[in-house]
Amino acid sequence: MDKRIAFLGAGSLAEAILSGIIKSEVVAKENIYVTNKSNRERLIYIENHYHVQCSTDKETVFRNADIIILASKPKDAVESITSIKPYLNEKQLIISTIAGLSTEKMEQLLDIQIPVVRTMPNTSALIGHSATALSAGKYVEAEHLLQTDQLFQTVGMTKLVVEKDMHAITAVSGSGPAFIYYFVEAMEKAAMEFGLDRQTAKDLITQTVIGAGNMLKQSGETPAVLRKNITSPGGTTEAGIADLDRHNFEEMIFSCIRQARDRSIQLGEK
Ligand SMILES: NC(=O)C1=CN([C@@H]2O[C@H](COP(=O)(O)OP(=O)(O)OC[C@H]3O[C@@H](n4cnc5c(N)ncnc54)[C@H](O)[C@@H]3O)[C@@H](O)[C@H]2O)C=CC1
Ligand SMILES: O=C(O)[C@@H]1CCC=N1
Repeated sequence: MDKRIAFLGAGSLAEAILSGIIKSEVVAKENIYVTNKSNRERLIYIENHYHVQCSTDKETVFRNADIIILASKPKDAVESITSIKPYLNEKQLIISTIAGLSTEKMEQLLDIQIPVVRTMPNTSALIGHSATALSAGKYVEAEHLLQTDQLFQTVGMTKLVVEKDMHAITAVSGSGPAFIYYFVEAMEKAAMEFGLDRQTAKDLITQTVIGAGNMLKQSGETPAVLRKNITSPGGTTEAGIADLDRHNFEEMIFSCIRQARDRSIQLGEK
């Protein structure tokens, strides 16, 4: 891709995305620019590690950029977007990763007819396994979606969605990895409580999650069927699932996803 890409924000998500883009060589390192709010050490780390162009001067970073990736926190969104406004034009493409913030709000903030694609990746981008949803703002044309898709394919799978679904998606696949890690943390603690050493617990549980994920993807079966295939009458799985049911597992997960979705809505309204 013969484009110049500029990152607004150099945090964990920006690093995950830029590392995928660099590994895939879809854009040359010389054409990737990164800035953040004020953490120079972080920029030095990014520059030394990825050999991209880091600068604290926003004009240098954004004036000649073709594609701008917004990767600041929702609380910093207004300030950070406002700070680059003088260097934007309608020929550029804005790709936002900011949770909650609608393309309509961003278009209002930017105040020019600039294409905005909203995305929701996750941190598995770091190893090329993100699940990234994309939705289009008012001024987006097919080529903008194609370019965004091409970039995010370098860090995993992508899915084009309607924007109204973005809050639920943020809960399910944006925050989703954290919920799965929390489940794994609890499982590891239980395993150690019952006598396994940390490394054995970690190795077995990690492979169990990978195996279950691949089964979900490759077997063509629903999770309910896969679960039932493991659950022998009167067996260990049945005993464990009955306990999850007694603790209203499904209701708990429903409530967790609802809270995360509602928070995404609130972040967008603020
Ligand atoms: N971490 C995750 O799993 C995911 C995060 N997101 C979204 O990605 C965005 C970034 O998240 P993280 O990387 O986790 O945050 P982070 O806190 O690690 O990084 C935020 C970056 O924004 C920069 N920043 C803040 N104000 C700025 C300003 N005025 N000018 C320039 N840079 C500024 C900070 O210096 C920092 O480099 C958030 O909006 C989040 O909602 C989306 C999907 C997953
Ligand atoms: O917690 C957050 O705000 C971000 C959005 C999706 C994942 N992490």
